[in-house]
Amino acid sequence: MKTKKIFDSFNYAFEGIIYTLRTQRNMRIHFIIAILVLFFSIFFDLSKMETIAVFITISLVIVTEMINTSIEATIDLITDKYHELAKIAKNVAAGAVLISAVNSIIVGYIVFFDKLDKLSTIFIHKVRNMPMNIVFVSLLIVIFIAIGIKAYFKEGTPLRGGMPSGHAAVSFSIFIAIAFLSQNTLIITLAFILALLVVQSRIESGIHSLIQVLVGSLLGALITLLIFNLVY
Ligand SMILES: Nc1ncnc2c1ncn2[C@@H]1O[C@H](COP(=O)(O)OP(=O)(O)OP(=O)(O)O)[C@@H](O)[C@H]1O
Repeated sequence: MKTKKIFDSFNYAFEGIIYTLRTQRNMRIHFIIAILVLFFSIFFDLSKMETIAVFITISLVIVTEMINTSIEATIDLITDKYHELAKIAKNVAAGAVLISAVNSIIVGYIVFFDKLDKLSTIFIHKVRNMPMNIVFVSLLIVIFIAIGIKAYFKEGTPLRGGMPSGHAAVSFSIFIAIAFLSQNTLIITLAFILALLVVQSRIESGIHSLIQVLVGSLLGALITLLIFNLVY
């Protein structure tokens, strides 16, 4: 019962993210930039502190945009008439987004600019030393893209149903990561069986159709393959 409640809370939270993605053009822009920054951060020799700065900065922009959207909805619920306080509330929330966006440009400049010229030499070397980093970054990119496509198709709920299957995408992304990292046929086969079991259980329980899990599996596998091929 408690587990179901926690699951429901996550579902509502994802619905909030998807609602903002669907309705706010700025949120879509933030998401695309976040995916690109995460993807390209693989090729830069980011320190622990720089990685933390990038993650906090991305979160700050997305979170302020969501709070802005929430405040706009609350004001529109209270009044559709012109009101000085409504204007103040919306303008202040929009100001918060602007500050976080300017901050992201400053952080991006500080973290990435002087690394650009070193890009070619660190291209392969650096991620080899940080396989954990690629695994989690590629997993995050797969999750972002799966949520984005779900928002586009407007089917199911964020964690259940819809096109594509997020579980299939994540499990096949992990399968490819294990294949690259282990390079051991037995481990790869076992990981593949686990991924297939995840996919099969989504169909068996009626949450996803065959085509949704196929698209999810291909999406997760191909994106992860692409990222690993670029860095290995
Ligand atoms: N009820 C209102 N009373 C007074 N001014 C308002 C009211 N609603 C909106 N405004 C003004 O219009 C601006 C835009 O408000 P709106 O609700 O259209 O946000 P938006 O254009 O969707 O913003 P965003 O681009 O962040 O999504 C507000 O920042 C505010 O200055």
